[in-house]
Amino acid sequence: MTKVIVAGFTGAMGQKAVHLVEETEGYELVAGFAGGLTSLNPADYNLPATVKVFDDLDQIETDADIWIDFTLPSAVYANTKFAIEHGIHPVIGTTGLTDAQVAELQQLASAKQLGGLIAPNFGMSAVLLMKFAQEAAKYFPDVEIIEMHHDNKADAPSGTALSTAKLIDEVRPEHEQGNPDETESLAGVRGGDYHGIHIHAVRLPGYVAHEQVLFGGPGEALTIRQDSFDRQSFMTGVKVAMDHVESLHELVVGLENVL
Ligand SMILES: NC(=O)C1=CN([C@@H]2O[C@H](COP(=O)(O)OP(=O)(O)OC[C@H]3O[C@@H](n4cnc5c(N)ncnc54)[C@H](OP(=O)(O)O)[C@@H]3O)[C@@H](O)[C@H]2O)C=CC1
Ligand SMILES: O=C(O)C1=N[C@H](C(=O)O)C[C@H](O)C1
Repeated sequence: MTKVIVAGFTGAMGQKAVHLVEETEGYELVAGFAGGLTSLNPADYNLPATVKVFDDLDQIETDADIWIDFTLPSAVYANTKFAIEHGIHPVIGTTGLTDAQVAELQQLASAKQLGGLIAPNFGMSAVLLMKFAQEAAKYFPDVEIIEMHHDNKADAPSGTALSTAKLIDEVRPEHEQGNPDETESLAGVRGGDYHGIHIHAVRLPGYVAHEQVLFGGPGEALTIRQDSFDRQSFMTGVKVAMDHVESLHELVVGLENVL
C-alpha cells in the first residue's frame, strides 16, 4: 500500500486529491496538512481516525511515501524541501516556484536519488495546449497568451501561462514583436512581458481554468484554447503522477515527461 499525505487538503484541489487517494486501490491517505486549521481532529474533516492532521510543517511526523501539494505559492518551496529531505516523493501541483527554487529542489532530489514531479498543470487539455503551442511558435513567432481563472486564484500569471511562454521562448526564432514605439496610456494594458511574450490574466467568477494562445501572421491567425470546466479534470494527471513518481530517480518538471 502506498501511503500519501495531501498538503492543502482543505482547499479546492486538496479535497479532490483526498478523494482521489481514498478511492484509488493501492493507495492510503495517511495525513493531511493545511494552514490555519481550527482543529486537528480528522473527524472534523470527514477523514478516518487513522489520518493524521497537521497545521505546522515542523510538527509533521509521517511514514508517507508520496507528498501531494496543492497549497500556496508562498508555502510550496518549504513543503517540497521538507518532503525531499524526509524521503517522501513530491507530486507538486502548487504554482509559484521560481526557476532557481526548482533547480535547488532538483539538486536536493538528485542527491537523494528521489523521484518527484512538479506539474504546472495536471490537465490533459493544458498539457496538449502547451505542446501544440510550442510547435506552432516555430512557424508563428508573433504570439500572446490570455489565461482566465476563477477570482479566488492567488497568483498571476498562472503557472500554466508562464510555462507556455517558457516553452514558446525555447523554440521561437529571435524576434522583435509589435511596435517598438508602443506606449500605454493605461498602465499594464498590454499585460505582463515574458521575454517579449505578452501574458494577460483574467479573473472572473464562474471560470475555473482556461487558456488561449493567439498566434498572428500575415493575413492569418491561429488560436489554441483549452478549458478546464471542473477541477476533476486535473485528477487524471495526479493519478498518473502517483503511479509513476516512485519509479523516478529525479525531480521531473512537466506531466508530459511521465505520460
Ligand atoms: N497543477 C495543477 O494542475 C493545478 C494547480 N493548482 C494550484 O494549486 C494551488 C492550490 O489551489 P486551490 O486548491 O485552488 O487553492 P485553495 O486556496 O482552495 O487551497 C489552498 C490550500 O492550501 C492550504 N494552505 C494555505 N497556506 C498553507 C501553508 N502555509 N501550509 C500548508 N497549507 C497551506 C489552505 O489551507 P487553509 O485554507 O486552512 O489555509 C488550503 O487547504 C494553487 O497554487 C493553484 O494554482 C490548481 C489547480 C490545478
Ligand atoms: O489556481 C488554479 O485554479 C490553477 N492553477 C494552475 C496554474 O496556475 O496554472 C493550473 C490551472 O490553471 C488551475
